[in-house]
Amino acid sequence: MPAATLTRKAVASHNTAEDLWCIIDHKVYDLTDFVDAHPGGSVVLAQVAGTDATSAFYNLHRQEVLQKYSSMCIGTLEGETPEVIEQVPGALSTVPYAEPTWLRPEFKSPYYKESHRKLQKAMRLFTDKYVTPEAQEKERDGTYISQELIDRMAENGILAMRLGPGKHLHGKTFMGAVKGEEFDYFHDLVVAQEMVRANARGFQDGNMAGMVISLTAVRQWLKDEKLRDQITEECLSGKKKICLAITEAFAGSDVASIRTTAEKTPDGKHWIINGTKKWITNGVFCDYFVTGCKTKKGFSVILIPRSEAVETSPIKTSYSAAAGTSYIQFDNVKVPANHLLGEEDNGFTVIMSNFNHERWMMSCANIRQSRVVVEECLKWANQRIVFSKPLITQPVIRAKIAKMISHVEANQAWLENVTYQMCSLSYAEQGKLLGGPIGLLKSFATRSAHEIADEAVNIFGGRGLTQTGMGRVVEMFHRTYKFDAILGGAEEILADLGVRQALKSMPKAML
Ligand code: HEM
Repeated sequence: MPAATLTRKAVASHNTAEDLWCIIDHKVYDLTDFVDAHPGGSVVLAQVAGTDATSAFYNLHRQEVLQKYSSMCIGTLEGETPEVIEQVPGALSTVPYAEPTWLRPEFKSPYYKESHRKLQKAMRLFTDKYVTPEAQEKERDGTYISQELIDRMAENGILAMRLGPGKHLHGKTFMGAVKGEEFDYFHDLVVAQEMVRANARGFQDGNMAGMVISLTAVRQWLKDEKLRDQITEECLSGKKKICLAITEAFAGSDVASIRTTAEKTPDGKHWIINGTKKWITNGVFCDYFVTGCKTKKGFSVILIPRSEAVETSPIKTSYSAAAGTSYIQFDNVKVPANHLLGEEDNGFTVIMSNFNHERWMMSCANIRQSRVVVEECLKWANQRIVFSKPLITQPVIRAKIAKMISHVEANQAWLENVTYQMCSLSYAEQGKLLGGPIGLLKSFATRSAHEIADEAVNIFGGRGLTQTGMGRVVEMFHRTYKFDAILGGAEEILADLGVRQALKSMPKAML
C-alpha cells in the first residue's frame, strides 16, 4: 500500500480530466493517465473527478480490477482504513456458502482428516498461483495448455493424483500433505474441486482431462505390464498426452452403434483400425488414443499411438478451443496386438468400469463450479444498487439465491456420501453398486446447474451475458454447464441407468 497520507480536501482539488484523482475504498487513485484508456470511457471518470467514487465503482467493477491497477493508487486517506477484503492467493472465501461446510471454520465434517485439509490448502494456492492465470488467458485465446504448467503439475504429482487412488501413487508424498498409500477418494475430490475454481470450462478440459479419463483404463486393463508402465510414466511425467476416443458421429451414448473397426492381421500379431471419432477432448494434441472399436464378435478397446495414419482436426464448440476437441480419422492404422485393453470383444466391461470415476469427477467439478456461481450471485446482489437499494433487499432475488444454495448444498452432501461409499467398497463392488447412484448424482447435478445458471443470469441481467467484467463467471457457466450434462453420458441416459440398476435389486415378490 502506498505510504502517502492524503486528505479528502486535497483530493477534491484534482477534479478535471487533465488532473483526475478519486477515492475508492478510502484509498486515493490518480487516474489522469488512465482516463483515455478506461474501458468504461472518460466521461464517467470526469463525472467523479475529485470525489469518493467507492459506491459507483463497486456498482460496476469486480474487486480484482483494483488489484490489477494497484499502481495507480497514490495514497490512503488520513485516519481511514480500507474496508474491502482483498483476495489473497490460497485464502478461503468469507462469503457464506462460498466454501463447502467442511471448509467453514464454524462447522464440522466426519469425512475429512488432517491430510485432506493440508492438501486443500496446497491445491488452493497452486490453483490460484499457477492454474487460474493461465486458464483465463488460454480460455480467451483458445490456445492449448503450456508445457510449463504440465511440467509443474507433473513435478508436484498433481497429474498422478488426478487418476485417483492406486498403486501409481505408492512410495511418494504429495504436496507435503498425503502419502500415496493413504490417498483416498476424498483427496481425489479435493484436487478436483480446487482445480475447477480456475473457472475456465474449456481450459479445464484442455488441462489433461483426456488423460484423467483414459490413463485410468490403461492402468486397469492393459495386460502388458511393461507397456502399461511405460505409458503411465510418459503421461504422468507430462512428456506424452493421452485421450479417450469412444464417441462417433454415428454413436454418442449409444456405444454399441460405433463403426470404427479393428481387425486382426492373419498372423494375429497386429490390429488394423479404420474409422472416425468425434468430440474427442484433447485429441488435437494427444500422442495416444484409447479407442473403442468394433471387433469380430463385439466391442473392444485398443490403445493407438499417433502415427501418419491418424489424422486429428479441431472441432469448434461453444466452449474454448483450449479443450482441444477433435475429429479423428484412423486410416488403416496398424497397432501391435498387445495394445488391447481387457478381453477381446468384451470392451464394455473396460468402458463401464472406467465411467464411474469419470462421472464422479465431473460431478465434483460441476457441483463446485455451481458453488462459485452462488458466491458470485451473493456478492453481486449485496453490492449492486438498484432502485436506490442493494439488489439483495428484493425478496425475489433472495428466493432465487435460496434455491441455488439448496441445490449446491444438497448435491455436495450427496457427493460426499457417494465418495464415502467409494472409499469403503472394493473396485469390483463399486462397479456393481455405484454405477447407478453416480449416474443419478451426475444427472441431478447438471439439472441443478441448469436451474442455477438460469437464475444467475436473471440476477446479473445483461452482465450475465457479457464475457468480461462483473458477470464473466456467470456468463461462462451459463454457456458451458451443458458440457457436463452431455459428456461422459447424457443426463437422461444416466438417470435411466440409475433406475435400471435399482430394479436389478428389486425384491422378486409383490410388495
Ligand atoms: C481505479 C479506477 C478504475 C479502474 C481501474 C477501472 C477499470 C475498468 C475496467 C478494467 C473496466 C472493464 C470492465 C471490467 O473489467 O470490470 C471498466 C469498465 C467500466 N468502468 Fe471503470 N474503472 C475505474 C473507475 C471507474 C469509476 C469511478 C467509474 C464510474 C463512476 C467507472 C465506470 C465504468 C463503466 C461505466 C464501465 C463499463 C462497465 C460495464 O459495461 O458494465 N470506472 N472500468
